[in-house]
Amino acid sequence: MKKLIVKGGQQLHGEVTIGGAKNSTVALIPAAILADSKVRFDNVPDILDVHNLMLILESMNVSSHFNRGNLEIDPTQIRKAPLPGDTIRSLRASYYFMGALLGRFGEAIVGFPGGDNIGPRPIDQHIKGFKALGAEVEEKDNAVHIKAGADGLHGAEIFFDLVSVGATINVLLAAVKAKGTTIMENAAREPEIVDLATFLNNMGAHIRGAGTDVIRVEGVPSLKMTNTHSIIPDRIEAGTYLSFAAANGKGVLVRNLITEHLDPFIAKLKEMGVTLEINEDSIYVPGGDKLSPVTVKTAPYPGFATDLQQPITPLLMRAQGSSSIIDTLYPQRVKHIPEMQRMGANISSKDGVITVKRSPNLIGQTVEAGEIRAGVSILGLALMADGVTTINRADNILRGYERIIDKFKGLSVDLKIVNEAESLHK
Ligand SMILES: CC(=O)N[C@H]1[C@@H](OP(=O)(O)OP(=O)(O)OC[C@H]2O[C@@H](n3ccc(=O)[nH]c3=O)[C@H](O)[C@@H]2O)O[C@H](CO)[C@@H](O)[C@@H]1O
Ligand SMILES: C=C(OP(=O)(O)O)C(=O)O
Repeated sequence: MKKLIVKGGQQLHGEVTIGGAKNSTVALIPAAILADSKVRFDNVPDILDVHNLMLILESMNVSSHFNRGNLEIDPTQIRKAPLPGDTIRSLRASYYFMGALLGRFGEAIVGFPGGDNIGPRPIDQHIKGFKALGAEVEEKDNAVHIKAGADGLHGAEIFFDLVSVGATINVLLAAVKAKGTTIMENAAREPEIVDLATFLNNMGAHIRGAGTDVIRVEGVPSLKMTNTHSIIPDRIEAGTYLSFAAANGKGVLVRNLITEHLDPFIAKLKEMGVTLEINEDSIYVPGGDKLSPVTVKTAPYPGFATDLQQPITPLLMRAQGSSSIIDTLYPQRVKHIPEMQRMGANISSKDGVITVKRSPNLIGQTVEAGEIRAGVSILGLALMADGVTTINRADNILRGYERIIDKFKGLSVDLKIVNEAESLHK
């Protein structure tokens, strides 16, 4: 486990370039095993989740090479093999191997996934989808065992009981090579789902409606890649830097983003009074605005992303008054609150509502990154505090934020990552 050492009183100034989207990448890598050819991606973020997914591929004799944002995967020699339990538990998206293996072999045994500890994260909708496609599903020995019938998977109509990114992607992965037509209703509409469908369609899949709540898939027998898939920018990483720039910046340019993907977040910043100079694929934040409090309510895309409810917190602490956050997706996503309280922040949570007030007297402490977004929002706060903050369990941040030392250096901020043996990392 690594620690992040953050010196307080550092304002952000400079430029940062956003990397590829974690939540696209972690679906695209499992999806690669559906191909009957090598697969290439660029704009791949250098995050822990990617390295762990590569380990899972290796366990199935799928070789992969990652170099400076380019990832090549060769699934042509894949064999069925038990997946490494510890690695499966190190991230959420390992559950995409359920859909991908089912699509490839007609069967999958995948341990229960890990990922951010943000409250209950059931997978009943994934299982409902697999069953609708004709698979038998059994949960035993801490794993989900899924097996198609003798004639393979067949298309089906599935109405999801709730909007789930994971279930939409997992069922899509299973359906893409199933016989016949699958129609998913009440599907999630996140840009990462569109990115995955674009990748699969470019390999010969027949998916229509990704980005709407009805996705229609005509199964195809084979998928082959002829070009390189470029992964969309990470809207959550972008929103995080925008929030920190507005809270504690004096001129920050955030490059390589798709502003449309950030619409609900940008709307909230504008409502607070943040000045933003929005260009085609970058946003400049001058900083130093007088800010009003707001109410944030998370919702599936195109609503305000739950993954940005914590990163916006340092900004809310700069507003003149009391803001509220209601996380409708993960009401228990509050791991940052006790840590921030210990730093002197005016934040509390009661009956599903997080209250964030102006917090001018922040002090560096030893705190813990309980999960990725909790951790990064504490990092944002630590930069605004007096003294040094040590963030333990910083690996949780590195699951989804790439090259943070370099990226913050480009913003005139000095961070250090120290491992348990106290040696410097990067
Ligand atoms: C790897 C990845 O892309 N992770 C994202 C994905 O997680 P993940 O795919 O796990 O999140 P879902 O969209 O599935 O979850 C949305 C809501 O549905 C519930 N639910 C989900 C599935 C199910 O079978 N049953 C059920 O009840 C969940 O508990 C949650 O309340 O979307 C979340 C919501 O935008 C984000 O916070 C995560 O960053
Ligand atoms: C919840 C998140 O990730 P995961 O689903 O991978 O745990 C996140 O990225 O904020």
